[in-house]
Amino acid sequence: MIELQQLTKRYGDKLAVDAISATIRPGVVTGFLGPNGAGKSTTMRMIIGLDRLTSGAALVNGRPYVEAPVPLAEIGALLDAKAVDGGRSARNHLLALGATVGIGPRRVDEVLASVGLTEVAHKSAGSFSLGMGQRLGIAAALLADPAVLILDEPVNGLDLDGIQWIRALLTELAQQGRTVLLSSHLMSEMQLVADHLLIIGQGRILADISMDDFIEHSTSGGVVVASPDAGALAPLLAADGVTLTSRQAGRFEVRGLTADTIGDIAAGHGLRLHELAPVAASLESAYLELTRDSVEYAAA
Ligand SMILES: Nc1ncnc2c1ncn2[C@@H]1O[C@H](COP(=O)(O)OP(=O)(O)OP(=O)(O)O)[C@@H](O)[C@H]1O
Repeated sequence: MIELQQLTKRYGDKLAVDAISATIRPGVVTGFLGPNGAGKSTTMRMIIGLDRLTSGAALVNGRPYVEAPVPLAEIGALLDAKAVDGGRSARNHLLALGATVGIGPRRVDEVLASVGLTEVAHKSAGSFSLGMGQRLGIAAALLADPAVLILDEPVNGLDLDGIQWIRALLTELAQQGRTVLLSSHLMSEMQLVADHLLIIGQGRILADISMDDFIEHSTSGGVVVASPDAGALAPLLAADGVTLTSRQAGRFEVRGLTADTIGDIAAGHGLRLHELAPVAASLESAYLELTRDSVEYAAA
């Protein structure tokens, strides 16, 4: 379990993380989302003691990570996959890491196999592709069998096979009762793997909610309407809080009204409907709706 208590980080004038409090629970995958510069990496770095916190606390299994007797066994972290000594082979990199906590070749080879790097175990890590580097970073995170995993953009650079592999791995790690905190900007991927969401914007928590509740309560889903009488129907639907968008003549998407209401209005005026289809909200649409006002860096 990870507990953030009024966790704060200031860089000069910039309040990067602004008194965040949250509990990241075991047994589920928690997705950590937020626009660029929201403070995700800074929060993760503070949890694992790479950044000094300005105030508040970040507790891992009840105490600050830096006080853990065997840090590697407390949290497995993948923050920057390039942070390996490129001159060493993948196996030697893991052996050196394991040696600090009494882990030997057997466990190293086991972990190399589990991430699919056995065949290249003796190649220098510096020659690895982005995806292979990610796999090695994940191997390092898993090495000491930690109960807490923190992974910053773990699918970065992975091919489809790698993405599917990591999806299954994260689900399995959570099912084993571990705490899994995962950041990614890939919403479709996050929707498939995360059970819970912690969303931040400009250093503050915007939502701490289960994936199902977040999508279910989002009003970002719409209703697609196709009608030969669209010109007459559209003005009848106009009201406060209702938006209509149309990219094609005779077809538009309505937000803010249910399909039932639209159908009733059309029927009440004798207008024909050729299609009336609710479109479920996705994590992407719900997320965009929530973070619209807290995007710091937006293209003009
Ligand atoms: N070492 C630093 N010195 C000064 N400012 C920093 C430093 N590291 C981060 N920041 C600032 O703190 C804020 C939060 O940055 P952070 O990298 O944590 O965001 P993020 O949510 O991880 O973003 P991204 O999705 O782009 O990786 C940003 O405004 C960033 O510019």
